[in-house]
Amino acid sequence: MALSKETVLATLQSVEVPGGGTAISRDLVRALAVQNGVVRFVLEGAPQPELEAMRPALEAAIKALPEVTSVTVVVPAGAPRGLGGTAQQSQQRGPAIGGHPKPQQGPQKVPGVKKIIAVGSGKGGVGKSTVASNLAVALTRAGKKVGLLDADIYGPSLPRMMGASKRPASPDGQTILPLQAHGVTLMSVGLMLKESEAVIWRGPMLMGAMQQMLFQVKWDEYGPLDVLLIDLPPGTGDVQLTLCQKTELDGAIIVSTPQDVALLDAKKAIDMFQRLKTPIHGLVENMSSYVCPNCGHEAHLFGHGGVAAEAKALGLPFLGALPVDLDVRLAGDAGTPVAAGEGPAAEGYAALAQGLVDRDLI
Ligand SMILES: Nc1ncnc2c1ncn2[C@@H]1O[C@H](COP(=O)(O)OP(=O)(O)OP(=O)(O)O)[C@@H](O)[C@H]1O
Repeated sequence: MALSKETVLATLQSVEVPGGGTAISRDLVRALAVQNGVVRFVLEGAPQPELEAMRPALEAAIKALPEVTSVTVVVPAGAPRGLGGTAQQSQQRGPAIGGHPKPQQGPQKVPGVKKIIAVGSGKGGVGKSTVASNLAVALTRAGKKVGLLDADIYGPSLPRMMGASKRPASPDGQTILPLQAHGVTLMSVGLMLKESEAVIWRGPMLMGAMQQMLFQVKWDEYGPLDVLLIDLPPGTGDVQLTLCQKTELDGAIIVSTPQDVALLDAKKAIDMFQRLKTPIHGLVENMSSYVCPNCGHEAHLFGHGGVAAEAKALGLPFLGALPVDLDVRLAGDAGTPVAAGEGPAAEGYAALAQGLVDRDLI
């Protein structure tokens, strides 16, 4: 007889696990898949060490079934390690990120933060994190108190771009103290993980992590913030939805390159924000043009003017065009955003920041 899910569940139910009960009675088994003798499932819902401790016995019990050819049990990286432990344990390990979201009544203000602005894009790789980090630095130089939250949970790049790598401290095992880099108050899930460690989280874990980064981080650690910029992951998924549902978001800035394929996705991001009733503060065209440093010839690698035209068509403000510039890439890789220095690229970001200040958006 072919192996069934029911047989696997009954076998898991027969194994007592460390901490008491079974993985089934404690509702720790997710995404069970059984096909042609191959069994896969995720263990989630308890502190990670506890899940790791029960994994071998569960694997052995399933392997012992006659029809089984292979078993894969995944314990997601960064499962709620510290959250289930004592404050002292969490203090020793540092705060942990990830876990199921806590019930919350409606969108809330983030304590110590005047305004929250999301920086989004539809497509990946268009320079959203580059714009977010440089805008944060430019706004700081314009005299504003700025926070920067890296919500790109699957590909956090702000620690590197902002030159920050210290693991945030947690004096009580709950509150997370943000870092400060180039005058910007900074928090990223990347600061809680090893640089090459992958985040293997499904929706609820992401949403829990977002909630923690918004409300467990002491955003006013270095003084109350005029604005918290949130660098979103590309697309229109769980993180964006959580953000719009859990916080009072003041607005969104959309970054796109001028090419059609990026604009198409940018329109989807705009549609999402509009449907979630988040005002769009404007569109930024990144990688707008390239001026050869040797001969001065200007080329439009990804087209030109597409974002301004799209903004006009949608009746939204166009905030500015930023060129492709080697210095921007080098500065980001080196951990000092180009906006922290001098020159045309820094001036471009200063103008972008001033435009937002002048329109009273920050
Ligand atoms: N104007 C620019 N000139 C030169 N390089 C740029 C520019 N904007 C971004 N880059 C480079 O392009 C790469 C992608 O940028 P970035 O990580 O900011 O994009 P993203 O949209 O945030 O990507 P992801 O989808 O991974 O979140 C980086 O190496 C960055 O340094």
